[in-house]
Amino acid sequence: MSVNKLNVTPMMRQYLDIKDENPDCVIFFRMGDFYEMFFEDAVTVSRELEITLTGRDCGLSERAPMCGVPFHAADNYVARLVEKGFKVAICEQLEDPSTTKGLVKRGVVRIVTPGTILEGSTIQEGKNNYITSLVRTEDHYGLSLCDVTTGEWLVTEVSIDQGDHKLMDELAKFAPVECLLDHRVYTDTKLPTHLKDRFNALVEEIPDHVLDYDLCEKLLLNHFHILGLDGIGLSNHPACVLACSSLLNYLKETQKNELSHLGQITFYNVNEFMLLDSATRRNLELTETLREKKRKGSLLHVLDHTQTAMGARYLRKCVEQPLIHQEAINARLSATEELKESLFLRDDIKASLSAIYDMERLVGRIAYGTCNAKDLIALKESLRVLPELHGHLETTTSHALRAMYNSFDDLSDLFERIDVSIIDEPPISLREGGLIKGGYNQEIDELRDVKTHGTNWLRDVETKEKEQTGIKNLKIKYNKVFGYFLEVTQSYNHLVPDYFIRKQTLSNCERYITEELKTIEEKILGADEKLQALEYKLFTEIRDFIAEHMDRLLRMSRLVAELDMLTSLAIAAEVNGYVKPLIDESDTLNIVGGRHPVVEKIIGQHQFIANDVYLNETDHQINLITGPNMAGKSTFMRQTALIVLMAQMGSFVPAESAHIGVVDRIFTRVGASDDLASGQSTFMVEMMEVSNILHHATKKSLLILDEIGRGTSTIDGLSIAWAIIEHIANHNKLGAKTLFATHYHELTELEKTIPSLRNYCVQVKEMGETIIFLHKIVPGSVDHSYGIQVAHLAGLPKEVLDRAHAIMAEIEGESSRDLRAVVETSSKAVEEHKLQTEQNTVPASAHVEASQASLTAEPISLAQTVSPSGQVSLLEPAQATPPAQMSLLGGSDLHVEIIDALEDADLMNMTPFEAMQLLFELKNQLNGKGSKKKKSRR
Ligand SMILES: Nc1ncnc2c1ncn2[C@@H]1O[C@H](COP(=O)(O)OP(=O)(O)OP(=O)(O)O)[C@@H](O)[C@H]1O
Repeated sequence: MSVNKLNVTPMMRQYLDIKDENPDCVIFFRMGDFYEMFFEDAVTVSRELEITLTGRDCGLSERAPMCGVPFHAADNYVARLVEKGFKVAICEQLEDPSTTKGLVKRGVVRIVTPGTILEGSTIQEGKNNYITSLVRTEDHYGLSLCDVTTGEWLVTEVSIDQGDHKLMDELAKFAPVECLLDHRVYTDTKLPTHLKDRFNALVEEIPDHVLDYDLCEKLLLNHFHILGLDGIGLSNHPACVLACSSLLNYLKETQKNELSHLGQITFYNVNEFMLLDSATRRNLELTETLREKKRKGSLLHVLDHTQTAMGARYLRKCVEQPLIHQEAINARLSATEELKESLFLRDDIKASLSAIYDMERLVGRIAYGTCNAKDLIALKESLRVLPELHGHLETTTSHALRAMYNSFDDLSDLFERIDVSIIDEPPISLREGGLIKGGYNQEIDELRDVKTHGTNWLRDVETKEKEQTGIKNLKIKYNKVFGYFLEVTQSYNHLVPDYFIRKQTLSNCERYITEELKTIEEKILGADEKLQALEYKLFTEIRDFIAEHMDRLLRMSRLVAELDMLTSLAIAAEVNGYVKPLIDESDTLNIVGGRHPVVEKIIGQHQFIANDVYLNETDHQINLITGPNMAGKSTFMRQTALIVLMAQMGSFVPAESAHIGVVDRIFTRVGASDDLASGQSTFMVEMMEVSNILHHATKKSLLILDEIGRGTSTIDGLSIAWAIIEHIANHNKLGAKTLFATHYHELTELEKTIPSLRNYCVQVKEMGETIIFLHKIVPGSVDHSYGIQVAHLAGLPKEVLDRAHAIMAEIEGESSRDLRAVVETSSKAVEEHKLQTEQNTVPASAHVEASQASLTAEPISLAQTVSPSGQVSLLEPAQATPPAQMSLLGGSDLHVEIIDALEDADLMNMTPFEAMQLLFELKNQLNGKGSKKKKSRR
């Protein structure tokens, strides 16, 4: 609706002017106790937030569409709009309407965007909320990131030569919610689409005039009160100056605030951390699961035993940014070890940490001036714990913990200041008063005294004056014009003393005041108002005093976060049975008894089959892994990457031992993913990822390549996989340590020609048509993928499976696979099993030559399929494990034991009773009862 401003009411013109200045924002226009939205904004907001759309006379023939929300509940509405991708401008009344004649002055006090919102559901406790600015100069990208809720402000630069991939990898680390891009990046690259698709980020273009270098430099110098860029370490980084300044400019414009808590920029070098490309982060499920995007099921979830929100955020950063310097990694590992070994120290620290609130975000609110008295009390309670925490660190010996002890600042002066001034349970609203402790300020005490004792004082004065003057009917009275006064009837006028000051003469009496009464009156009248104003003033003084110590507070918040992160790693190591890895600069990767940290939690540690891996640059550079589908190849490769990553973030690892030569990058190419949005097929994405790997991997990298080439024809795929292996092999070029899983069994021949390649396979036990997944990686190769058996477990229709077997038999010329016979015998076995359960006896025909992989219509449990010679059911049909869990059962040592027992048993020569006894014993073992023979896993 286009509106002619000339014809509208003055207030509506004011609204339209503000809207013109902020065309991309929804305007929350303050009117009394409501924020109102008008015209298109009203229509949008009523639709998005499902609130009633009404109208308001605006001077035009049509009423202006209008909707509104109460101001005290506005935060929630604002947060919901921001979550939906809107920017909201908060427009306040800048004058008191009760004392203003005419139109009240209004102005935008803050613009709330995804990257600048301070409260609401988008702000997650354990996650930073980053806004980023990205600019491009001739040779570098400058990338600046800020979390305004915590005051963290980072900057780095990425050389243009390193390519856009590197930039994307860096962005993936932080998953920004709002991105400011300079003109070139905004219009000439795919980055805006990528940022929207990948992170659901709000993407905006930085106006060109903001990027004038001189202005940028000046803005930073002014903000930091410094004379040269040396002061913030940016003198030789023009791209960083532009990125930081454009970000600061945007924050100043939107926040209209001092931003004093953004008091420090941290420059970091992208090459100081392990490089993880975005595909690898997703594939390894570092912070969320691949499919459901849930935190549960990720590495972070397993490691997170933090007590504070700051610690949780710090831990996430460590998972996102593993280290690559041996000394730094070992420093963290030693601290983790000390906390793991000393149960009392760990428990004491944990108990203290649990009493600490999110100091970083409290400090952010204090700096913004949006905190209330409860926030100050939360801060005080956190500060109360610091000396105790300091004490716990006193006896520590590891370098990192000692450094914390030595640089500890228990901030007792700040604690004292809040403790003496603010009551322990203050009201939420500052305007209510009642925040300041008694004894802190004399005037406040007197005002409160007045409120409680005012009437008594008046009575005392009245009594005193009566006695002194002898005027028996003297009274103290009150009216709005004169306030408090002494009233004396005409008959006593002759007794009125000199210090009585006449105010009014009435027909039968005179009214007076005295100096004393005036003083009391001043105190009594407006005591409430004065009290509230004074309390508010004192509160802001205390808040500002705390804000002046922002640097100290933020430094201690980060120390607490780091301590919490280390304690969390120690707890994770203890509860999950992790060991300390040996980290050095060697070319070795030697993991003994490695486990997948997440899968073992899901299926139970005793069910998980541990595996070894050995890689080096010379004779074990590439491990080529073959094995059936569902055997555990991907799990094994992922666990290797995760163990390396955990070690380099300073965590203990799920293994019996681990020797890790520092890895500079981990690349994974696992599973199928496509990028249909940008018009790329699954195979195209796969090849692009591989291309990135081959271009950027180094000798010190770890490559996890799962089924390269499967997205195209067999011959093309095989040829590509072959060539890639040759390229990676160190005698040829790259030399990166590599785990390469494949179903192309032809590739195992490469062991003969590539000296650094070794064949490994995942063990399965094959019993007739039955396969048992043992999940054990051993030297050697297999030439069979058992795909059809896995398809059967997945419940493919019988006709399809029959046909697949027939085709395979035809291709392989294997007429021996008589499918029908298999089906018939297995069906017969199932029937007999039912019978035998009913009769509670085992007929001799239980020893039929039936295949386990009975292609019955219902998929069957592995636990049912353990006889070498025939199908012997150990579980009641109702207890049978659903297909999805079969592999979990399949590989445990218990099952191997059972299979061995059955293989050893001479079933054919047993009496039915003996067979029955054996079966029951095995059944009990499977159910976890009477498993006397059960051994520990390793
Ligand atoms: N070491 C292990 N111990 C116990 N269970 C395991 C182990 N490894 C894998 N599994 C189980 O087997 C399932 C299949 O594993 P995985 O996906 O790694 O197989 P795969 O060989 O990569 O299969 P495909 O070739 O079909 O991709 C996993 O979901 C897991 O539950």
